[in-house]
Amino acid sequence: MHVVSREEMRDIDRHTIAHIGLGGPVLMENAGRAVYTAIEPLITANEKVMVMIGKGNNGGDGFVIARLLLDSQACVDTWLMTPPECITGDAAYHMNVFLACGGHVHLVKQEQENFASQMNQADMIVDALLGTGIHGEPYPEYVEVINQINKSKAHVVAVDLPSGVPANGEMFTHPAVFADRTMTLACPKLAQFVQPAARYFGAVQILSIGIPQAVFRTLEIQRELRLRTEVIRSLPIRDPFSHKGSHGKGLLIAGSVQMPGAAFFSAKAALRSGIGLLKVSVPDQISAIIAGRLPETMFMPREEMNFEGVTGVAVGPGLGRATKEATLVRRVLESCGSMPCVIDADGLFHLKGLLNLLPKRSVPAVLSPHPGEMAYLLETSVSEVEQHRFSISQAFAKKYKVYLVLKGKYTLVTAPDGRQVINPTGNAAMAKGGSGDVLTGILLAFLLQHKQIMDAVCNAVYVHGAVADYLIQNGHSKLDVLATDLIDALPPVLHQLYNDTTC
Ligand SMILES: NC(=O)C1=CN([C@@H]2O[C@H](COP(=O)(O)OP(=O)(O)OC[C@H]3O[C@@H](n4cnc5c(N)ncnc54)[C@H](OP(=O)(O)O)[C@@H]3O)[C@@H](O)[C@H]2O)[C@H](O)CC1
Ligand SMILES: [K+]
Repeated sequence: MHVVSREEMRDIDRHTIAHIGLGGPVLMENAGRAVYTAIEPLITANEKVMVMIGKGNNGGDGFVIARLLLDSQACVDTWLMTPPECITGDAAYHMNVFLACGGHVHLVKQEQENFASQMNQADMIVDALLGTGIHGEPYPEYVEVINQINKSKAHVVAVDLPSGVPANGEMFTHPAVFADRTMTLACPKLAQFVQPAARYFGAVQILSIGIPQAVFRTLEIQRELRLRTEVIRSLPIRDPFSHKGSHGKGLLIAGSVQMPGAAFFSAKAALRSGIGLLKVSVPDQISAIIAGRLPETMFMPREEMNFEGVTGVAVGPGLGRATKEATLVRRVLESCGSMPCVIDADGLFHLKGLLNLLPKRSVPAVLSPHPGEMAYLLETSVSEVEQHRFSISQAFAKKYKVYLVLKGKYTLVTAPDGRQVINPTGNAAMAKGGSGDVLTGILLAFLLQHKQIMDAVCNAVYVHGAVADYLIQNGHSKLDVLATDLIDALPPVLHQLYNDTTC
C-alpha cells in the first residue's frame, strides 16, 4: 500500500482523471460512498449526525456522504462554511446532486446559535472541512468551528485528514480537529506517521476510491506501508534438505562488562529467528555469564576476533564507547564489505568517524538508529530528525548507500535507492532498554535467510513490532514487557506467520 505526500496524491488524482478517464465526480462519489459505507454501521436509530462541509473537494466528499445518509433516513444536518455559490468544480457538482435529492444546507455564519446547540446534541460529526488542500493555518472562521468540534462530545469522523492537519506532516501549532476516526481516502498520507500530526487521526481506516493500480505503476510512488501479506509472501521457506550451514553463520560483536545483557538479547533473538550458527564475541569477563545462558552459541574471545567462516555480522549492542571498540567497527566495515552487516547502538556511535567507509561496501550495511542516534550521526537535533524523518532518511541512505532503519512509532526503512517502507506493527511497550538489541538479533538472522535485503530488513522490523503487539493482546500491559518477553514471544508470532504462509 502506497503512502503519499500531498503533491503525489494530487498527481495520482490528476493522472486518473486525465489519462485513465475516471472523472473527478466519479472519484468523489467513490470517496463519499466509501466513507458512508464505513460509518453507516456506527450510527444507531435516531442518532444525530452533523456533516461539516468546507469550500473545497473535501467538502465535496461531505455532500456525497450527506446525500447517502439522507437516503438511508439518518437524522442528518449539513453545515456549510461558505455560501453555496462559492462552491465550485466537482464539489459544486455533488452539492447540486445533494440539493436535487431534497438535501438542505445550513450556513454556519448565518445560524450561529442553532449551530452551537446542534453541536451540543450531535452524536456524530463528519468532518469534511479541509483535506489535502489546506495551506497554512485554518482561516479564523474555520478555527472557531474546529474548536467547537473538539469541545463536542460527539464521535468525530474525519474525511481523508482531520481538518487543519497538513498532509505532509509539517510542524504546526494551530488548532486542528482531534478525530476519533479518520477515513483516509485512496492512500495514507505522510501526516499519519509524523508527529505532531499523527496524534490527531484517532483510529485510521484506509478506503479505496477506485484509483486503478496502473496509475501507481506509472507514477512509481517509492513509499509503502508494509502489509502482513507482504511479510507472509516473503518469509524464507526452509529447504527440507538444508543443514545448519544453510541458514547463515553469524558473528555478533556485542556486550561489555557494563552491558552484558545487550549481547544476550541480540544473540537469543537471532537464535529464535532462525540463524543456523551464531558466534558471539564478548569481553572475556562476561563470556561465562553469557555462555551459561546461551549454550546454543559459540564464543570468540574479543582479542582473537576474526571473520573466518562467517557469512554475516552484527556489531554494536552494549559494545561500549571506548576507542578500542571503534577499531572493531572499522574492522567490520573494511573486512566484511561483501557480507550482510548490521550496525546498531554503540556501533553507530563509533560509526560517526567512519561514515566514508560505508559507500565502499559491495553489500550495503544495515544501520538501525533511534532518532537520538540519527541526530548524533547527522549533528542535528532529535526534533529535526522527527520532523523530517522521510527526507532525512532518504538523503542519508542514498548518500552512504545503506539500508537505514529509523526507529520510532512507525519505524521507517529506507533502501540505498531511496525506496521507503513504513512499519505498522509495535507499540509503546517497546520503549524500554533492550528492545533495540532484540531487533539487531532478528535483523542479523533474517539477513542471512532472505534473498532480498529489503525483505529481510522490513520483515525483521515487522516481526519485532508484532511480538510486542502479541504480548499486549496476550496478558501483558504496555508497562511490563521486557526484552526477554519480546524474545519469548517470537515463537508464537513466527508460528502464526508461517501458518498463514502455508494456507
Ligand atoms: N485524493 C483523491 O483522489 C480525491 C480526493 N478528494 C478529496 O479532495 C480533497 C482535496 O481537495 P482540495 O479541494 O484540493 O482541498 P480541500 O478541500 O482540502 O481544501 C481546499 C479548499 O480550502 C480552502 N483553504 C485552503 N487553505 C485554507 C485554510 N488554511 N483555511 C481554510 N480554508 C482553506 C481553499 O480555498 P482558498 O480560496 O482559500 O484557496 C480551497 O477551496 C481530499 O482531501 C479529498 O477529501 C476528492 O473526493 C476526489 C478524489
Ligand atoms: K477533513
